[in-house]
Amino acid sequence: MTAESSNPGGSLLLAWQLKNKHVLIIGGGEVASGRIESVLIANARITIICPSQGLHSITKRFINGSHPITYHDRVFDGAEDLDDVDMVLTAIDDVAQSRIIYSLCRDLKIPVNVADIPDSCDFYFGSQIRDGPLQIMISTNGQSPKLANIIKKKIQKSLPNRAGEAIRKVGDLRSKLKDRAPGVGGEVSKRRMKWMVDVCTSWEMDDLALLNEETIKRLLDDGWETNSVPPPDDVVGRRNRTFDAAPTSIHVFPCMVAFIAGAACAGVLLFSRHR
Ligand SMILES: C[C@@]1(CC(=O)O)C2=NC(=C\c3[nH]c(c(CCC(=O)O)c3CC(=O)O)Cc3[nH]c(c(CC(=O)O)c3CCC(=O)O)/C=C3\N/C(=C\2)[C@@H](CCC(=O)O)[C@]3(C)CC(=O)O)/[C@H]1CCC(=O)O
Ligand SMILES: NC(=O)c1ccc[n+]([C@@H]2O[C@H](COP(=O)([O-])OP(=O)(O)OC[C@H]3O[C@@H](n4cnc5c(N)ncnc54)[C@H](O)[C@@H]3O)[C@@H](O)[C@H]2O)c1
Repeated sequence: MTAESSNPGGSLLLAWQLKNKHVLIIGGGEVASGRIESVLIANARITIICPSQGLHSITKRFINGSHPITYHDRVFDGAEDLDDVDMVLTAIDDVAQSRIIYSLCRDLKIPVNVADIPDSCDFYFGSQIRDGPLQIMISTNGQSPKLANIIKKKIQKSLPNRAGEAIRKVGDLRSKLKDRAPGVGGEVSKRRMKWMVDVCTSWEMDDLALLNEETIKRLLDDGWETNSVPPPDDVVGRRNRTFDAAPTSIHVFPCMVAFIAGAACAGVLLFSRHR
């Protein structure tokens, strides 16, 4: 991409690491319940501040479940609620209060999202697709959240089967490879990266998804150690590979009947022409 072809007016897309960080969610309605789900997936610690009569049923379920959530049955109380907070998400039906929370967060340099006031957001949420470790976010940069949702459904339909599983297995393979050939940077990094690229580009995603502890070891022994990428048949076994993809007799039988019938018709046609 050249400087000329870049597209200004966008936002920075990142995969923000929230593990063990403290996220304050103000409000407990439907929008807040979506925020809680997104933040829990990222393994954050959560505090929710919202009067109990305003809690959505999904928010109640999160609060009553076994999640790392502290709940306060009250309204937001001011700057002291922001002590030791790494991120603030507000989803309340009170614009004046939202603006106050935003400016407190700005003063304290705490990143904040205010659900219905885009110009009071340090970052926006987006429409999300998740399949295990695979996450895809569609953002329209505040222009049309509904179109983001519609585009998400189209992307979902076009994703390869078992992509999440394949990614998880490749993650296992990468970490076993790093144990076997440790070190950061230099020749070992270069060789590791090249071999991983070769594995990912020469194996189908379905084959990668079939890897397990035993076959990962075989792939490293037969592939990494000899600087090659063996075909999936030699590692995960032809029987395993064809198990999912193989057409069943239910599918094969009608095809055979159709083929024989077609051949018989062609034969009859040719025979009658000759006469
Ligand atoms: C993607 C998603 C994620 C999520 O919230 O988790 C999300 N909004 C979703 C749905 C949705 N939100 C709204 C509608 C009604 C239809 C419509 O207005 O289009 C629908 C659709 C529906 O309900 O079906 C109303 C709305 N939204 C915002 C405003 C304020 C404004 O625009 O001024 C208003 C009131 C406008 C008004 O009063 O008229 C603002 C924001 N909403 C964003 C995200 C951020 C920009 C995202 C982007 O650029 O793509 C941003 C800027 C801030 C933020 O919230 O982070 C989620 C879809 C998840 C999914 O289904 O996959
Ligand atoms: N960004 C988006 O995608 C999006 C989509 C729809 C709606 N919205 C907006 O987001 C806001 C929340 O939506 P909702 O459907 O969850 O609303 P809701 O009315 O269901 O929930 C709002 C909650 O905030 C609580 N609340 C109000 N003032 C509070 C305070 N000072 N401290 C703590 N809690 C307080 C209320 O008790 C209530 O539980 C609304 O303003 C709505 O217009 C945004």
